[in-house]
Amino acid sequence: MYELTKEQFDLQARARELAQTAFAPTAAETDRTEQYPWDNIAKLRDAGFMGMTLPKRAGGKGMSYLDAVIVVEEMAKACATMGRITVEANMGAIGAIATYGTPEQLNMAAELVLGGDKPAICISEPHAGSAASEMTTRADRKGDEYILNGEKYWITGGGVSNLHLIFARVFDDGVDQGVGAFICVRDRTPADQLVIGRRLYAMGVRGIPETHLEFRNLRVHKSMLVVPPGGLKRGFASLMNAYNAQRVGAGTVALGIAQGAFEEGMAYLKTREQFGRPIAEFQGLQWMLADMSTQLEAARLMLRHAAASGEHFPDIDKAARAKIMAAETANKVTNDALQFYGSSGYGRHNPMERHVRDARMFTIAGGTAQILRTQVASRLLNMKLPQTRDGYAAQAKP
Ligand SMILES: CC(C)(COP(=O)(O)OP(=O)(O)OC[C@H]1O[C@@H](n2cnc3c(N)ncnc32)[C@H](O)[C@@H]1OP(=O)(O)O)[C@@H](O)C(=O)NCCC(=O)NCCSC(=O)CCS(=O)O
Ligand SMILES: Cc1cc2nc3c(=O)[nH]c(=O)nc-3n(C[C@H](O)[C@H](O)[C@H](O)COP(=O)(O)OP(=O)(O)OC[C@H]3O[C@@H](n4cnc5c(N)ncnc54)[C@H](O)[C@@H]3O)c2cc1C
Repeated sequence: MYELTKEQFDLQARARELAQTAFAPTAAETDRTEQYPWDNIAKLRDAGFMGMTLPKRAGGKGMSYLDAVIVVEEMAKACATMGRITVEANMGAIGAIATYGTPEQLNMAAELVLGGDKPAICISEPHAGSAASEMTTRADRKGDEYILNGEKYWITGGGVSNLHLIFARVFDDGVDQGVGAFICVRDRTPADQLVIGRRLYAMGVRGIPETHLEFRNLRVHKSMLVVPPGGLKRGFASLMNAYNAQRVGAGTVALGIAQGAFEEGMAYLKTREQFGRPIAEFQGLQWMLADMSTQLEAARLMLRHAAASGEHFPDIDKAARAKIMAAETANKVTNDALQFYGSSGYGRHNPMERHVRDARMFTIAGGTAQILRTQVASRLLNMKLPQTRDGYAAQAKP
């Protein structure tokens, strides 16, 4: 169904060449040091893989999300951190700004990303993770500016990203206008207004810091408020619609990590011998291998199908299903690949334990597997499925 074009095969080959020669050799060290891989990011930028989905009028390549996921899989197969960076440099914040933003906003964002900045998307709050619409970060209009106050958590790239897209509830004269997204550039902002909080040391994908962010009377000019075409009242829905692209990207990072573990595991089956023969000759392992490849192929097809769907952004339903499939496949496949190695897989000298750790985040970040199932069920049943205690009662009111 998703036969790649010649151009896409060429793109994949270019991405694979860079990923395998530059990023695979440094992946273990990136994991060990937990440092943001600035040198690799310069290579990613120079190869044109940052901002490739940006429109040509803004200096990008106008490439599709399907093109982008082809590249993301190759990056993630070599190094999970580089996979996630490729996602955020082409989807999420940058997609929302490119589609909903003013020319001024787009040009500013494009200059940063094409220059090598991985934007940060700031949605989740300590008391509003899955329940993201309950965010309490607020932006109060004061003259030509908005004053932002609040806190976000688990912000990927906190302290290294320059461009921030901050979701907040907007108030004019104290009246709630809905949800908008504010563009804030860290190196043009006082550090006591955009406060980089504590780092949350993570289980996997350790090359990117995850941090708290605080907004303490953060002043943002009104021209930096991204208002989707439906207005602020539909702002949350429209911004989450843009986020569907990053959901597909995140699923593709999971796929790439799992594909890498699978290929390494398959090679090991042919070299390790027990009972006087290669362990590849044991049917118990052959059937595991067959299941792994089946699951990977299913996840890949679903991700590509989702990436190519929708008008501006991938369809919510297809994105959710594909991410569930890819994230759960990645947990299973990386664990099974580790199993092929026996005790060697469990050792830190072997990359398998890193692959298992790297894969683990994707049933959590970007909408948990439970939340995404509820979104899918809501569309299957054609019912709103409010999750608050009084949600159904509120719906029933005349
Ligand atoms: C959407 C939720 C936060 C649930 O909140 P609510 O129950 O208040 O909201 P809903 O009624 O379900 O939705 C309101 C409105 O928005 C529309 N909507 C919601 N999500 C989407 C979407 N993905 N695409 C398009 N439209 C969307 C929805 O249809 C409603 O519209 P109508 O009023 O019906 O017309 C919750 O379900 C949720 O999604 N939680 C997860 C939050 C999340 O994904 N956070 C990601 C943070 S960034 C991150 O993790 C980065 C990591 S990475 O990328 O690796
Ligand atoms: C590595 C990583 C990177 C991240 N990067 C970013 C980022 O860059 N920007 C950003 O904004 N956020 C980011 N996040 C945050 C991420 O979006 C949230 O972790 C996620 O949305 C879940 O929120 P939570 O962690 O608060 O869990 P909670 O919402 O507290 O959920 C706890 C548990 O309850 C379950 N649950 C909650 N509600 C329901 C329900 N209604 N039905 C069934 N089960 C439910 C969840 O599935 C989960 O198992 C990141 C998270 C991680 C781990």
